[in-house]
Amino acid sequence: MRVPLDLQHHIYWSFFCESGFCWYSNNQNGIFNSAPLNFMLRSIFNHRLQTHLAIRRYTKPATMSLRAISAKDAASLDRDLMETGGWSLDQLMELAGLSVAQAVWKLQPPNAGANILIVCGPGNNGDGLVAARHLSHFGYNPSVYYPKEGKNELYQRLKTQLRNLSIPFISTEDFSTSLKQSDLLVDAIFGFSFGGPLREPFPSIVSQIESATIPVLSVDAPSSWDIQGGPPKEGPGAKFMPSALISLSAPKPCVAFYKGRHFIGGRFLTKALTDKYGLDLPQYQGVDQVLEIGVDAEGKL
Ligand SMILES: NC(=O)C1=CN([C@@H]2O[C@H](COP(=O)(O)OP(=O)(O)OC[C@H]3O[C@@H](n4cnc5c(N)ncnc54)[C@H](O)[C@@H]3O)[C@@H](O)[C@H]2O)[C@H](O)CC1
Ligand SMILES: [K+]
Repeated sequence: MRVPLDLQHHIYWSFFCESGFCWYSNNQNGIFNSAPLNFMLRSIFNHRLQTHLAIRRYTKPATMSLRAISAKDAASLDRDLMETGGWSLDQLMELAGLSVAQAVWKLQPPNAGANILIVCGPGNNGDGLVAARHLSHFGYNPSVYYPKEGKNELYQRLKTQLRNLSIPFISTEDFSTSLKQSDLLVDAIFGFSFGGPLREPFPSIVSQIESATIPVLSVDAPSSWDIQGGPPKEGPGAKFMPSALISLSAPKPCVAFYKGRHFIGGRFLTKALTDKYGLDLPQYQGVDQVLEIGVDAEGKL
């Protein structure tokens, strides 16, 4: 019979603490010379404990398997949250943006490079605007490139908050220079509502990000990738592979084409919603709004 590792650990520990081993080693008049036994058992114990910990570390991502959610279901999930779940868009975006900022911290704390360039898109993938505010409070120097502004008044309020923190907005002329001077780029251009060929002004922006040498964290999906089908076959984005990706709520199917560090954020789903959409709730740790999970080239999470 194979004994589960956790149980083995427990058995070894019980052996030391309960079977008299401690008594042997402390007994001055003991029948046994406990030193060799002590050494032998300690070696076996340490070896098994190290193996046990190594296996736990190795298997950690695999135990956190999460299922992907289609673009249609992701939009429907957002509607559920807002129409029946009592959430406002501001609240969801706040937590999404906080997750993005925390992922940046996990990738690169400010002392490893504080100049963060955030490129925001016209939709709710403007979670980048919220992330910029948190990054400023976390001690980074964020700057924002926002080439096509969203119509929702919420974005104007977020812009006001950023201006009040003296966060610079980069002009199109300065984008390539700013890209070279930054330590990390956050790609918050498009999320799960992206579709079809890239329209202006984004082809040249995506091309520049694609060939950038700094690390890139993409929000929800690498911008220009089809949410289902992954990178475009040719043109801007065809070779885009960000070094990190943060999936919000749940990974999107295009993660099957992704290779790199992968985080999950957006800690606001209930069990009822995850059940409805056939998702798994990630086991976030403590107060974290983000969790790193594994991914391989086959999209196995
Ligand atoms: N529940 C959550 O996880 C939350 C996720 N959030 C984020 O919101 C986005 C989805 O937002 P949405 O506004 O629906 O869409 P996008 O940001 O993907 O962009 C739509 C925007 O893009 C334009 N567009 C679409 N295709 C193209 C194209 N081929 N060329 C140019 N422009 C294009 C379109 O016209 C729209 O203007 C999700 O991914 C998360 O990042 C929220 O924070 C809420 C919680
Ligand atoms: K993105």
